[in-house]
Amino acid sequence: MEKIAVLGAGSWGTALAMVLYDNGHEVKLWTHDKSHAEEMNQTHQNIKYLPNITLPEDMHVYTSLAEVVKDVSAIVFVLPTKAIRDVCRQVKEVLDHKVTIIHGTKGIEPNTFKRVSEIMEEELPPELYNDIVVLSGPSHAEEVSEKQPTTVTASSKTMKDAERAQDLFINERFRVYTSADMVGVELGGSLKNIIALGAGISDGLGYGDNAKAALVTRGLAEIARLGTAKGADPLTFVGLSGVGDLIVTCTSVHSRNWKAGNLLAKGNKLEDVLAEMDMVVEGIRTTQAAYALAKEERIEMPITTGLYQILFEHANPKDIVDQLMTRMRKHEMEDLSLILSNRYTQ
Ligand SMILES: NC(=O)C1=CN([C@@H]2O[C@H](COP(=O)(O)OP(=O)(O)OC[C@H]3O[C@@H](n4cnc5c(N)ncnc54)[C@H](OP(=O)(O)O)[C@@H]3O)[C@@H](O)[C@H]2O)C=CC1
Ligand SMILES: O=C(CO)COP(=O)(O)O
Repeated sequence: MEKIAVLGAGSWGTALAMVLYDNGHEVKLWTHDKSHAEEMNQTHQNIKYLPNITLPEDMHVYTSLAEVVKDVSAIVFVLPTKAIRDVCRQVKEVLDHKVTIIHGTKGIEPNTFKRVSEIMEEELPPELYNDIVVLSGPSHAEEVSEKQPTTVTASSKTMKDAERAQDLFINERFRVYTSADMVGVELGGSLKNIIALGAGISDGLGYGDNAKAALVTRGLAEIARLGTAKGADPLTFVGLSGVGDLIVTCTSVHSRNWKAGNLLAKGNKLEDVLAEMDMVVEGIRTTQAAYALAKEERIEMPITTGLYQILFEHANPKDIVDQLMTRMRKHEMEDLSLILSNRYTQ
């Protein structure tokens, strides 16, 4: 049994805290919101983010980072990408010993194009952690918290730490695989949110299963194109953190990215959609990041480009579908040597 801090009391942080608790660990949950912590400590429920479950009475919710990281052997960051840099800086001020860092965040930072583990490496001094592990895969919090069968992948630069995260989280309802391809696992988990926004738009426009299957498959092609250019193993994208997460996020009623896309297709403005969701929709900022990164790397990402035009240039979603369907004719399978040479353009 270990003492573990989980930073972030949103839906995924709470669900992962429950997995660790069920595995016999002492779990300390942290939120920056005092009233949310008080409510959770009094009611033993996370009414705002995960109302379907009751939390154990001995799982305390903290608002002091110094208290929550005291004596822990691992810290699990489960925050929106935009909060990672700032919370790492705060952790650096109060952490006085070496821990295992694990994160469950899916996003890329706009402007820097950094993956979450890269942001962490920038902000946390190496003497404070053994390694950074990403946990990613098809895993909606609502189902994990109800102990429905779920599979994810743990990946780090050194397999030893991925295996340590596997040990901490694995149980008969939450199966954890390991992968040595951290770039692929982080990029797959982040970029699939763009395609999930697209799937929500497609459904919102009244298009059917054919269109959704096309989005998932061609979405996977462009995710792999950018991912391999950034050093990922192309095979990772046919795994849990690639096609697995694409399937779940593009088809599940639980997906915030799908919901946001669906509301956009029905004519709602982006700011109204985000206000209505009241939960993080990572795909929006990731679209911004991936669009700019693809331009810089000269990688063709037509779906991401279309999404960018809908989100940030007020393009009509129906026109974007026409744009995608009438692109220049091409072969389905791309020349892998061109992908690997990092310079695929039409
Ligand atoms: N939900 C899911 O099923 C899954 C989510 N993920 C990923 O996990 C990450 C977190 O998502 P999720 O838990 O769903 O998000 P939620 O929107 O449910 O919760 C986000 C939490 O982060 C807090 N937060 C927001 N901004 C800050 C900040 N600047 N400093 C400190 N805390 C902050 C929020 O607090 P407040 O209430 O004050 O806003 C809230 O407690 C995302 O990257 C997501 O893609 C991955 C797998 C599954
Ligand atoms: O990543 C997720 C499931 O694996 C959650 O996706 P959403 O953020 O779209 O809900």
